[in-house]
Amino acid sequence: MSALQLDAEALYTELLAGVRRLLLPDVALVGVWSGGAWLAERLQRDLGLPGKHGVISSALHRDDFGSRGLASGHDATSLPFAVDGRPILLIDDVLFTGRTIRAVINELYDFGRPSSVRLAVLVDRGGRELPIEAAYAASRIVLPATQRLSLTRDDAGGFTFSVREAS
Ligand SMILES: O=P(O)(O)OC[C@H]1O[C@H](OP(=O)(O)OP(=O)(O)O)[C@H](O)[C@@H]1O
Repeated sequence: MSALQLDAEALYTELLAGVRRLLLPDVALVGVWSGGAWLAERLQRDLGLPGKHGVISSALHRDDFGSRGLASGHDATSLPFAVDGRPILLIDDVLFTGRTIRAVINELYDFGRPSSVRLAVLVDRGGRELPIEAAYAASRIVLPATQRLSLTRDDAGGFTFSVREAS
């Protein structure tokens, strides 16, 4: 499957079913800013989970912080629950090198010591540079390393994918 054939809404339905099978008692959903946060927000609602989902930013722990810096906008961690002793399910749109997830795990542990951390993603595009895997991926594709794939959300809350050449 190519990136152009990715139907984000259809994959969201798959993700919903996959995440339902991963739910542990007292689990907290934490979405990686930005695409993962949109997904976690919708999953929290569609799964009927109590409370509010968390949002986590990779910005402060990125290994390319020096060149990338802090993004503008609302790229900030918000975890409106205690992390200590809690099973955490990270949600992201795309898993590629694994560097973003490495950074958000560091960020998460700044807030406490979860009982476990797992990951579910919409797309696993391979190309890992770290030993990080998703417990669930709604799809697996291979893309040229020069292409960046990310989720976009329209005004009505619908999901699509955008593909662009990395700058
Ligand atoms: O496994 P990695 O190599 O770290 O790549 C995965 C990350 O890349 C994308 O974000 P991107 O950096 O394109 O930023 P964006 O979310 O602002 O589009 C995507 O949303 C993931 O968070």
